[in-house]
Amino acid sequence: MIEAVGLTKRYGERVAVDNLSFTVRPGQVTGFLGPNGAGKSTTMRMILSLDAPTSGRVTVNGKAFTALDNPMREVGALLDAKAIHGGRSAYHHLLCLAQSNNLPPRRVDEVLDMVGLSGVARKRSKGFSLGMGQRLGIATALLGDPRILMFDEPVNGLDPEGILWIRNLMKSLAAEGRTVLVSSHLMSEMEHTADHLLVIGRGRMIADCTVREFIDRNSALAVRVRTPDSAFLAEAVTRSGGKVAAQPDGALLVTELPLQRVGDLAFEHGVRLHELSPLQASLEQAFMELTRDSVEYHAAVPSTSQEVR
Ligand SMILES: Nc1ncnc2c1ncn2[C@@H]1O[C@H](COP(=O)(O)OP(=O)(O)OP(=O)(O)O)[C@@H](O)[C@H]1O
Repeated sequence: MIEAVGLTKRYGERVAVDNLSFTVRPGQVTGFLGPNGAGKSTTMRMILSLDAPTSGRVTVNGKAFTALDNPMREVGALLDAKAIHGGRSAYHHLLCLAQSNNLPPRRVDEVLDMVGLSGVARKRSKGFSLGMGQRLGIATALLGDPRILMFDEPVNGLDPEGILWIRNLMKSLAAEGRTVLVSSHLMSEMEHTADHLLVIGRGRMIADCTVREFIDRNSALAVRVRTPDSAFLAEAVTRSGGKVAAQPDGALLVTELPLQRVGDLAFEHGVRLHELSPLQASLEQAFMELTRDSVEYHAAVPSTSQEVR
C-alpha cells in the first residue's frame, strides 16, 4: 500500500505537485494519469525518496521509503529504463544488484526468464533496443520479488507486442495481490490496463476513482443515428435541445439527448432510421475533456466532425 497525505513539491515558483492525497491499494492496477508535466514522475520520485516533499508525506507499507529495511524486497520501480550501465550485460547488471541487496543469485535467471531476456542476458546492454531496455528495467524492478511495483511510462516507444506484454504483466502482478502503480499520459493504454485511476493535472488531483466511474462521470453518452432524412432529423433534435454533429460517414452524432428521446423524435416525425446506437466516449475523450484546462502546452487540433446546425 502507498499512502500520500498533502504531498507537495515546489521547484522555486513552480508547484510541480500540489497537495496530493491518495492511497494505492494492493490487488489492482492503479493508473497514474496526467498530461505532460502534470507531476507524475515527481510524485513517483517522492514515493522512492529520490526527491524530498516541500510539505506533506508519503509512506510505503506505513513507512517512509528510507525507513524500509530491505527496499528492493518491498518496492520495485522502473523510472528511467536508460539509467543502466551500458557496458555491463543484463545478467551482470542484475547480479550486482542482487549481491548488493542480499538477494539470492538464482533470482537473476528467474527475472530474466520472466521478461524474456534469457537469450541475450550475456550481451552488453548498450546494444539493447528500446524494448529490450524496458524489459531489463522491469526485470530490475522484479528482482527483489516486491509486493509493491511502480512503473513510470513503461510502454513508451514500445511496439504493439511489447505493449501487450507489459499490459498482461501488470495485470498478472496485480492478480497475485501486489500493489501496481503505473503512470501514463496515454489514456487509451490505461483503459485496457488499469482498474483504478488517479488523474492529475498541474500537480493537482482531478479524479480518484475506478475506470468505469471515470468514463461515466466525465463523458457524455452520445447517440449515433443514420437516416436518409438527416437534415430533417437534425433540425428536430436541435429544436428539442440536442446537439448534432455530422460524421464523415454520413451518420449524425447526437449529444445532450438520451437515446430513447432521439428514437421517439424520429418516430414522431416519421423519419426512417437505419441505425440508432449508444456511443460511450472512450477514456481518451473523457480524459481530454477533464484535463483540457490543465494541459501545459496547447496546439491547434484539426476537427474531425462538422457541426450541422
Ligand atoms: N528538477 C526540476 N526542477 C524544476 N522543475 C521541475 C523539475 N522536475 C520537474 N519539474 C517541473 O515540474 C512539473 C512536473 O514534472 P513531472 O516530470 O513530474 O511531470 P510528468 O507528469 O511526469 O510529465 P511527463 O509526462 O512529461 O513526464 C513540470 O512542470 C516540470 O517542468
